[in-house]
Amino acid sequence: MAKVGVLLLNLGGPERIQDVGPFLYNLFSDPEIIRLPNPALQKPLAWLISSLRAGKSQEAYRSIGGGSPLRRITEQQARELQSTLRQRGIEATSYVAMRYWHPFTESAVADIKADGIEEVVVLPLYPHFSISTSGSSFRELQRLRQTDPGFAHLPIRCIRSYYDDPGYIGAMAELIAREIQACPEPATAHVFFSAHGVPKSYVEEAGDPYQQEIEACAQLIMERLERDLGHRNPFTLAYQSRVGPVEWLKPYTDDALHELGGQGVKDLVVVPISFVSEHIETLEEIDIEYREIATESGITNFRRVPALDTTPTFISGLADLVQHALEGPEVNLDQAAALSTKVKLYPQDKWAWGWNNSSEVWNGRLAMVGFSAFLLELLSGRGPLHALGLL
Ligand SMILES: C=CC1=C(C)c2cc3[nH]c(cc4nc(cc5[nH]c(cc1n2)c(C)c5CCC(=O)O)C(CCC(=O)O)=C4C)c(C)c3C=C
Ligand SMILES: [Fe+2]
Ligand SMILES: [Fe+2]
Repeated sequence: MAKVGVLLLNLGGPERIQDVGPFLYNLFSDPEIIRLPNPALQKPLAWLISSLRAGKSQEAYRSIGGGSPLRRITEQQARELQSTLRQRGIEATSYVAMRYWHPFTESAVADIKADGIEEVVVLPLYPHFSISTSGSSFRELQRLRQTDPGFAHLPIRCIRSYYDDPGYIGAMAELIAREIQACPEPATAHVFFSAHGVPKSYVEEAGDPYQQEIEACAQLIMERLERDLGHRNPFTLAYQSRVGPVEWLKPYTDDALHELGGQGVKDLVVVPISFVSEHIETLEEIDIEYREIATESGITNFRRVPALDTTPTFISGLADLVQHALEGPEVNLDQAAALSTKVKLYPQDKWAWGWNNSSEVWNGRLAMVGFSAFLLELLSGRGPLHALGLL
């Protein structure tokens, strides 16, 4: 049997406070995170946004102990998946490839080559596909395959997403059911799915299937819970972690919490749906920020469902996915990253008057030119704003 490498993809997180700035710079340097018409602006903008955000972000990481637990948890998941596969007679070794912090994707690929791995299964630790998460990691792997013949020749089987996989749905339902049953009146407890958001344009203009996969996943979990518990609980789906001035998927988690509190909901079972590990968005944003908003809104029983981490049913579901991938055909990175309905945004085909896509693109371009001139003036200390005494 060939030596199998299972490559687990995740985002990565700063382990120490001093890592926060460089981690944010890496994140905002990614064109899949900030989609710009002009690639030359990516790095200056990444520098500016990461510098502006670092303080707020550091404060959040301080409140959860000074760093992200994501690497530790992901490495535990990798070890447990490897031992489950070996118990099933599959000689697999697992590797962790983070997108924006250590261990970086390059170093996982170097380990795969050094260990003489003969075929690779790529498994994102994102159950739902998004251009900004799995899509970005697939692209990074594609770049490495194009530049490294030693990696390019390995057969590869990519798992695109598994939001509807019975193993994953079952593991989620199991953890949610525990919290529902701990409520004083389990049948009426309100299930609140909070998914990481993405800008609305990802879905509506770039064809990101993320929202559709999140919605389908929430429905499947609710159906599974109904079967397991014998009652159908009310539920809400909302989107958290918005960054920047553009519109993101709605409803926003904070607005939805205010609304439910206003409707008199008292028992809320909060499910971090797009994450499979505890990290800053669960430990700080949900446990601290959203809990406070919920309490102020009159929700007296705020119960957060833990992230899957190394829950045995989740790990065995991941092992099933790897096993099925090995039994199936090769799935390359292009196939895994493909979008079914890609809408062309840049460049616009022809100019049109009015408040439309075309005008928005030109507004964006002019704003970027103005912004770059401002940045240049800030850095050089010379320019029209200085001449007018405004800087
Ligand atoms: C499904 C998961 C995630 C999606 C979708 C996603 C999109 C997305 N994220 C940002 C901006 C930030 N993300 C940050 C951290 C972070 N995000 C995810 C997951 C998804 N992101 C994870 C697992 C983490 C790491 C958390 C950790 O423990 O360190 C951050 C840094 C934290 C902060 O300052 O809030 C930013 C910024 C964008 C812009 C985006 C979609 C375009
Ligand atoms: Fe994020
Ligand atoms: Fe956040």
